[in-house]
Amino acid sequence: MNQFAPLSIARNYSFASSTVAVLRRQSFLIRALGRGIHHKVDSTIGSIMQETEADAVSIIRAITPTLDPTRHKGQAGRIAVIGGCREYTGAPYFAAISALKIGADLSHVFCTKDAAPIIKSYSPELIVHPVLEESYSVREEERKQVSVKVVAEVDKWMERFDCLVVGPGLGRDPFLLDCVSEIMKHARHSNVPIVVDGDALFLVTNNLDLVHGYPLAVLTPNVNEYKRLVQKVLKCEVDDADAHGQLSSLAKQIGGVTILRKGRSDLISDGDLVNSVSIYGSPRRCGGQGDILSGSVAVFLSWAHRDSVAADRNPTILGCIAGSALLRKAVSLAFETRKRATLTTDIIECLGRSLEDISPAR
Ligand SMILES: NC(=O)C1=CN([C@@H]2O[C@H](COP(=O)(O)OP(=O)(O)OC[C@H]3O[C@@H](n4cnc5c(N)ncnc54)[C@H](OP(=O)(O)O)[C@@H]3O)[C@@H](O)[C@H]2O)[C@@H](O)CC1
Ligand SMILES: Nc1ncnc2c1ncn2[C@@H]1O[C@H](COP(=O)(O)OP(=O)(O)OP(=O)(O)O)[C@@H](O)[C@H]1O
Ligand SMILES: [Mg+2]
Repeated sequence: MNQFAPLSIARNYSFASSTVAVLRRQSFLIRALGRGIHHKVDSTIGSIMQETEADAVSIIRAITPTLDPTRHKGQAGRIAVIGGCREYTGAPYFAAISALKIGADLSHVFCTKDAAPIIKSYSPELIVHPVLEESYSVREEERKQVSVKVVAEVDKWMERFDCLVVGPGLGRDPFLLDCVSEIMKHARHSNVPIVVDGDALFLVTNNLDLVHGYPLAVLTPNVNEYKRLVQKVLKCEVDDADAHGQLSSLAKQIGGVTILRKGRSDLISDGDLVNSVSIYGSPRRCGGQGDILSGSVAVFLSWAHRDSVAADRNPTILGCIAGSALLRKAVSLAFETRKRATLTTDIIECLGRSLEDISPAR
C-alpha cells in the first residue's frame, strides 16, 4: 500500500510567527486526539496491526520547505538540544549541528557549565547556554532555588522553539534529571514537540507521566533503551518475532506517543500503523549516529508541524520517517568514501548532499 497517497502539503507555504506556530501545534493536538485508528487484521498471526515500508523520498520532498527569499531567520526552524555534561560533549554537538546542516536556522544547546566552553569550541554556529547543574556543584539546601533558576533560564526561550531534543549526552545525575523533568513539563505545557533520546529515555522510562498521552513526543530508543522501555511498560522481554505488534502496543500503552525504534530497519509507530525505514546505511556502528538522528528528526518534525498535513496522517510520524531516511542515506554516502574509518563527523558532512539529492534547493 502506498502510505503517501493521501498526503498533500502546500510546499510554498509561508512560515508563521512563534505564536501562530503554537496555535498550529494546538490544533494538531486536537486533531490527533480525534483521529480514528485504522487497523487491518493480519490473518496469519491473528494480531491487529498494519506495517509498511514508508515512501520516505516522497515524504522528504513534501515536507522540506522551499528556500524562499522573503523568509527571515528562524522561520526554517529553531531547535534546542538539552544535553551535555562533564562526560559527554560530543552527543549534544552532533544533534545540534546536524539540525543546522539539514536546514534549521538556529540551534541552541542547554548544557552544564563544564560542558559549555567545550561545545562552544567545537562550533561558533551553536548558541550554547551553560545553565544546567549537576549534584556535585550544588549544596543540598540550595537545590530548590537552583532548580527554579535553571528551569526559568530555559523557559524564557521555550515559546520560540519549534522542537526540543532532550537527552543526548545528558548523563544521569539525579538533580540534573529532576531539573530536566521540569523543563519537559514546561515544553509540554507550551505544546513544543519533544524528541526524547539517550539519557532522557532513562529518565522517561522511570517517569512515564512525562510523556504519557503527549502526541508531540517522539521516543528514539536504541537496542538497550528499547529493552528497558519494553520491560518497564509491557512487563515482558523484547520479542523480535512480533516486533511490529510489540512496538505498536508499547506506543499505545504510553498514550499514543511516537516511538522510533532504531536498528537494522528503523521502526516507527504511534500505536496505529508501523512504518519501517530500511534504506541501506552502512555496517559501521560508530557512536553518535543516534545523536544525528535526533537532530534530524527534530528539524523534520518542526517542518511537518508547520502546515496542514493530510488530516489522516500524523505529522510526527512523517517527521520521523524523513529524519531516519535522511540520516541513513547520509551514512551510506559517508561510508562510500570513508569505509571503516567512517566517523560521526563524516556522516554530518554528508547530510547536506543527502538532502540535496532528494530535494534539491532552488
Ligand atoms: N561522543 C559522545 O559524546 C557520545 C555520547 N553518547 C551519550 O552516551 C550516553 C549513553 O548512551 P549509550 O548509547 O551509550 O547508552 P546505552 O547503549 O543505553 O548504554 C550502554 C551501557 O552503558 C550503561 N550506561 C550508559 N550511561 C550510563 C550512566 N550515565 N551511568 C551508568 N551506566 C550507564 C548502560 O547501562 P544500563 O542503563 O543498561 O544500566 C548500558 O549498559 C548518552 O548520553 C548518549 O547520548 C552517545 O550518544 C555516543 C556518542
Ligand atoms: N544493525 C543496524 N543496521 C543498520 N543500521 C543500523 C543498525 N543499528 C542502528 N542503525 C542505524 O543507526 C542509527 C543510530 O542507531 P543506534 O542504535 O546506533 O543509536 P544510538 O545507540 O542511540 O547511537 P548513539 O551512539 O548516537 O547514542 C539508526 O537510525 C539506525 O538507522
Ligand atoms: Mg543514543
